[in-house]
Amino acid sequence: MVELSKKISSVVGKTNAEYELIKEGDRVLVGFSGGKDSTTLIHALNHLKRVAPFDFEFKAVTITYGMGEQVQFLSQHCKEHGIEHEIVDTQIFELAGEKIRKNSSFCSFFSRMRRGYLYSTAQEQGFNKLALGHHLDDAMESFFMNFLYNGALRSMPPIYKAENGLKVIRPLIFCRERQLRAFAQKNEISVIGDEACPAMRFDIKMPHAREKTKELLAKMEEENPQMFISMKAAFNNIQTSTFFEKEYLDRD
Ligand SMILES: Nc1ncnc2c1ncn2[C@@H]1O[C@H](COP(=O)(O)OP(=O)(O)OP(=O)(O)O)[C@@H](O)[C@H]1O
Repeated sequence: MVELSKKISSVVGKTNAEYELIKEGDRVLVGFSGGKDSTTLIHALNHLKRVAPFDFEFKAVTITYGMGEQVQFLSQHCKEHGIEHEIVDTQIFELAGEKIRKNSSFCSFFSRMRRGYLYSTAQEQGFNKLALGHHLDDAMESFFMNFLYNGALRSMPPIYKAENGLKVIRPLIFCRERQLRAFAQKNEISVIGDEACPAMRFDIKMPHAREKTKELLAKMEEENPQMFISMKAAFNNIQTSTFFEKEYLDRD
């Protein structure tokens, strides 16, 4: 039995209720990379299944890239915890080939391709929701990266509907990354780190935007330990008429 902190289970339970992420009768496919985030996610959902006053089912799925990854131990881990698991083998790595050498946004290429396989697996097998392991630090990093490097005010919602009608949900969106790291450490679960990212196999300079944003946020949080509380509140307090977009201005 793994030990899930009260904090994580309560945050996940509240997020689920507030945003109606998982409801009675849902069939949820969970993207399980074997990293600390999605490992926490499968255990948080397993816990929710035991305590929630509604029934739902979920299955973990791991997409491989065709790089000879050894992920059988993930099936073993799921089996030990009574979680259904499937490995979907793909040739994403080979497909990437030339395309990636010419294109610097190779991380997003892998992520897009992986997302495609997650969507099609969900659709083929009749799942109506896809759960991903993004957390609050991811949402804030994504916000700042878009703000500082891409000229957009956008982040990661707890739930959205993909083009194919599948609902994508993020049950850990209000958990801090350090809580997820602590969960994996405390339970001595061996997790796959960033080195498993196929992009690491290419001899190209890694994009530094995420790394830099992480550092920036860490420095800012040192100065202002309440920062994430304020940022989370700000995401619920969007005053659209105070920006430059004409459509939202109060002019009449
Ligand atoms: N190979 C994979 N197979 C299935 N799902 C995946 C895979 N890689 C990522 N995902 C899903 O997409 C989410 C976001 O992926 P990303 O690579 O940004 O993860 P991460 O922040 O490193 O998280 P993790 O610690 O779970 O790997 C993961 O939390 C997981 O739910």
